[in-house]
Amino acid sequence: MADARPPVAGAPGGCCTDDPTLRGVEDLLADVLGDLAATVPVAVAPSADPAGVLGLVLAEDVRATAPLPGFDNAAMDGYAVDHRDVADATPDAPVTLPVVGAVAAGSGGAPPRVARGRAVRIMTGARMPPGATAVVPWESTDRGSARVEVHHGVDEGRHVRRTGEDVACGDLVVAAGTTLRARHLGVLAALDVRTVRVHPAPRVAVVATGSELQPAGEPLRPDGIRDSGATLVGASVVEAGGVVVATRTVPDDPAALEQALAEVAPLADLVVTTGGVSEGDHDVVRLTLAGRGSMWFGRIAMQPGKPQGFGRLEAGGPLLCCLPGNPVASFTSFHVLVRPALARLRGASVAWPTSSAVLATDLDSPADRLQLVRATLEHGDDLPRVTPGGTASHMVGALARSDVLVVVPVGVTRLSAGATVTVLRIDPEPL
Ligand SMILES: Nc1nc2c(c(=O)[nH]1)N[C@H]1C(S)=C(S)[C@@H](COP(=O)(O)OP(=O)(O)OC[C@H]3O[C@@H](n4cnc5c(N)ncnc54)[C@H](O)[C@@H]3O)O[C@H]1N2
Ligand code: MOO
Repeated sequence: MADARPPVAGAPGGCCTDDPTLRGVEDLLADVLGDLAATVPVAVAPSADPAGVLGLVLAEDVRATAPLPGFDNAAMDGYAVDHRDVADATPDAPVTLPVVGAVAAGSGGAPPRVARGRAVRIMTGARMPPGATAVVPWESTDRGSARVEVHHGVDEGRHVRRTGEDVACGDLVVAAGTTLRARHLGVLAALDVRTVRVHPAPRVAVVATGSELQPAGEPLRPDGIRDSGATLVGASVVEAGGVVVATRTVPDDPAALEQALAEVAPLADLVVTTGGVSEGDHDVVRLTLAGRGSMWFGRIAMQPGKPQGFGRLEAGGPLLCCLPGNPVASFTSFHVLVRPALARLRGASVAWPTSSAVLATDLDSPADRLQLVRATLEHGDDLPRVTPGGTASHMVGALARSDVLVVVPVGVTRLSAGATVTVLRIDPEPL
């Protein structure tokens, strides 16, 4: 299994905070991933349902049961010949051969034999006639019908695609652990692989909490807001390769939360809640779930995303990831903690997708927390240039204008313009 450590581990300043009340991000992530295993493989039909298979992780090696190409065939439109007959052909001294037949891709029947001194018209993809050792392309001939004048010789095997030169019988064509993309489905289709075993997409339920949250379209109360958190998290789940099986928005009411969890838990491998995990009088998730099962609630050394809760209400039940309510905090928490969990369930690498960039401006950071700074990215001379925004965790507008999160390790309080930094990619890898 790939490395589960966040990329900041071992960075200057380390991954641990001096504040004993703040838990290290790495420590919590290790616990989140602790007992998670990939979803139980199922058989799927890649050719029948390519859209449903794309992005899933293969659970078994697929080996070729036939060669590719399946038979020797022409790589060019032209004439199938015995190369020895045209060895001396030049534009000044062409070789003329009678054309004894024609063969095209899929034209059926046995291709006419190419005896010494004869040629057969052949189209790209057509089966090589017996006796032919090479193809002379149109461009090297007068394109004759009954007879052809060949102006250039060809070596043995020229413009012939050999049986098995791409894939030999028994070759490993797609390895277990591969995320299936179009290029993989292509070779599976070429080999007529009817079914493969994959890890099904993890099923995720999203439960947003907050008495202030109002559904789309409903007239807003003076202190009401729209539920952007459930959408942000639900869409992030899909981008991370999960499937959202249920979405609920509940008020800060323990009974409502209990009911929602009871409804969605049987449907899901993982439940993400938002809100209600910090210190407030109505922080319903923490107040209702703390102390139950293996649930842990506390504060981690991360900004945004300090208050968190993780665990299971009962053994065998779904993992609960209880993220803070501020939408940007739930989004960054998702990327740092939940996306790796989904990756583990998918059978994929849990490593954070990071790259390097050069800071366009100075950046300050608190010493005691890993900071994830919204930022925009543009082309640079060598590495991309990254311009940090801020970390205020209510700013969904600023989040929408951001491309990446700059990762500032614990212990680093200032990074100067021009410094090379790690950025966490928040958009999915293109499929
Ligand atoms: N005394 C303290 N107060 C707070 C602390 C703290 O350590 N001590 N931590 C702050 C931090 S940091 C965060 S983050 C928030 C997280 O609090 P909760 O998880 O309890 O979230 P709520 O209080 O429910 O909501 C916070 C904020 O986010 C808005 N919100 C919530 N859900 C949604 C949603 N689905 N869509 C849009 N907006 C949402 C909510 O209206 C609040 O404004 O706590 C700080 N407080
Ligand atoms: O950690 Mo909170 O997420 O700063 O706003």
